Amino acid sequence: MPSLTASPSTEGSSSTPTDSQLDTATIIYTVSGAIWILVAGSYMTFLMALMDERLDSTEETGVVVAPRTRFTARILWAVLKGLLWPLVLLWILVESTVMDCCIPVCKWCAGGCMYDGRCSSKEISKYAARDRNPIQCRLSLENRAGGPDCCKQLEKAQLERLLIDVILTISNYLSILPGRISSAVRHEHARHSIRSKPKMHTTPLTTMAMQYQAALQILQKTANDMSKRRTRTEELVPLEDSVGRTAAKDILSPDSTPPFDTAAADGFALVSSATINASPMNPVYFRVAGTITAGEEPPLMPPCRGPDGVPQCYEIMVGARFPDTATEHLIHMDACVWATDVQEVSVSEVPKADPQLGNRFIKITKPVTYNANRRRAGEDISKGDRLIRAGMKIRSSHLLPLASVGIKEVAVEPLIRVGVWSTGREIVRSDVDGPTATQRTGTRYTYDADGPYLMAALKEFGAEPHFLGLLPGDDPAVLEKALGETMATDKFDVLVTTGAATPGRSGFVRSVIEKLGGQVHFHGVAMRPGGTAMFASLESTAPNNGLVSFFGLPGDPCAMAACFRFLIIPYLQFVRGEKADEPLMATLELRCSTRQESEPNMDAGAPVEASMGNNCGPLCMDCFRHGRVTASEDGRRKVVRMTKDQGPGKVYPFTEANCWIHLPHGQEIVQGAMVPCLSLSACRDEKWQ
Ligand SMILES: Nc1nc2c(c(=O)[nH]1)N[C@H]1C(S)=C(S)[C@@H](COP(=O)(O)OP(=O)(O)OC[C@H]3O[C@@H](n4cnc5c(N)ncnc54)[C@H](O)[C@@H]3O)O[C@H]1N2
Ligand code: MOO
Repeated sequence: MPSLTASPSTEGSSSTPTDSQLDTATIIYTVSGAIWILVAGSYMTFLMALMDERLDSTEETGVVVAPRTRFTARILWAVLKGLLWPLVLLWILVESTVMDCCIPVCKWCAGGCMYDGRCSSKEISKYAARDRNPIQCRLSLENRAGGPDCCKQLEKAQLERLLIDVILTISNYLSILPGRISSAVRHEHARHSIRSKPKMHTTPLTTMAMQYQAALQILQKTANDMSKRRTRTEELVPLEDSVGRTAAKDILSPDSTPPFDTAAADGFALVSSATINASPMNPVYFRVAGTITAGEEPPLMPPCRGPDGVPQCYEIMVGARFPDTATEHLIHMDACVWATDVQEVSVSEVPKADPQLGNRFIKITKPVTYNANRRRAGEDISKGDRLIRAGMKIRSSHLLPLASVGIKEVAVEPLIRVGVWSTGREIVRSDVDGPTATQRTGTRYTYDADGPYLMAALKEFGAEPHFLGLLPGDDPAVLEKALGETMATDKFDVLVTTGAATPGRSGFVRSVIEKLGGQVHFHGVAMRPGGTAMFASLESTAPNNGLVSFFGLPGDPCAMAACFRFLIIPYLQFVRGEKADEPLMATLELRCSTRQESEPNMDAGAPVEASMGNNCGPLCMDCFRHGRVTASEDGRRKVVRMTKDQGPGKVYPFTEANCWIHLPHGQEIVQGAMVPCLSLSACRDEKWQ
């Protein structure tokens, strides 16, 4: 790169560069600088992309890499990558600082100018020493009255400097483009290679974990394939059972509501125009011709005035039908005046009233508005209005409009049927095992927490869960038999096991899937907890030959719950065509919540990661932490704290947590960071309590 500093000059005006010299120098400098940055930047980003490619390709193709080597390579690469750009930026900064300091005094002024605010004498002498040009800088120090010409030169120099900065910034950006493009191509390539990847029939001891986002992409693609192959059609369910289900088609109103004009208040139905001039000094009196209650067949409107000339009205109750207007009447009762806004009076007060014609009267002392307290037929819902859109999730509040127009059944999408097994020789469940539960295991038992959780959480989400039992004995043959039989029934869209997910001898789930001809899409995700999760597809052996998705989750309850929330739920949402949940952004407070508060050494800045025995942490994987969202002290913000004990096997924190915190990989856990929080159960109506 050309030097940004001034060339040495000698005393006198001859040493000041001319305008044309300046322009040429600037152009040469700018163009060569831009080319330099383009070439060097492209090369650097190309190298970065190449390295990423190498690291990712091992991941995507399932190449066996020792975890320690993989970890070290990732860390070294991350450090190197992190250092490169800051170093370049530092260098540019140093260069430009030098230029800022010296151009005004050395390059064009050649003797100093008014511009002396920027450089202290110390800086100038420092620079002078560095540039081996002491005479010039000393001169500039001594002669600070360069005059207007000198300052013009300076302004010009600064403009040129601005131009150079703009061009260099653009070329810098352009230099990153090839890297970006290469990375996009790489991702596309990765997606295709997933598709064409041959089935694996061996179980490597350790495979490189797939990044969480890449795992999500695979889930989405598989969900799309699965949706296309689904043959089940909509079901009709009773209205009350439709809550939580997805509407299979638009629901149009078969009727109007209200079906006829009704009163919105208890009061008196009357012709409002008769009250236009009503006032305390000029009250209007009405004879009450009768009473209409809700559900009653409405009478025809009586003549506007009785034979004695007194206007007539009806007492009417809320929800009752307005009197029908006989065809011969040009006017009709259009308003209902509140009972509390009128005064009942005796016949003696009403001028010319004939008591024989009825002796109940009201007095109105202010005009009644046209249509007051009158609900017009169909003003709420008209026949044919769309009440629910196809694909909408039906909620209890939707039942108000649906039931109001007489809908009793709703066509909904079939539920996703999920079969769940809990594996593990130590796992017991008295409701499944019966009293013999502990006979099998003696005192070395663990209650099944995963099975009940998955059943409840799946139901809460709106799937159709089936507990298929415990698979005791840690025996691959037992799982193989159970899976084989299930695949022949066409009863499930998704199957889940908990436990035995670890790659290796004790984690036999994967080998069983492969033995049955299943395709393992990923085994190992760069997420924590839940890093051992597996996702596969199995072809059903039932006549319709559908696809069944399979999740092998870790047995540790917290890890299993994270996998459910961040792998299974997104997958089910993809199948149902639903959007991912919107996270709540909250300010992270590093002091752990509740139990933790009493521990003084876990205050702000506590090494939350270290407490988990995590050798990598959020820098290389997506971390999911249970936590508690609350309002800040001033009530203006949401703050979130992690719950104590983030170990994958710990369950007590779930008594206190009300959310999952998602720390995407690469994000440091720092006090005050804004972090996305998601509900624990994926039930969108859940409140942050
Ligand atoms: N050599 C390796 N060991 C482990 C790895 C690894 O990568 N290499 N990963 C660790 C991680 S991370 C996890 S998480 C666990 C996952 O283990 P498994 O999925 O194989 O699960 P199990 O050994 O069957 O169980 C682990 C733990 O969870 C308890 N458990 C199991 N099922 C239930 C249940 N239904 N309800 C309650 N608790 C359950 C079980 O008793 C164990 O204590 O592997 C690490 N090891
Ligand atoms: O799969 Mo493990 O969850 O990371 O403890």
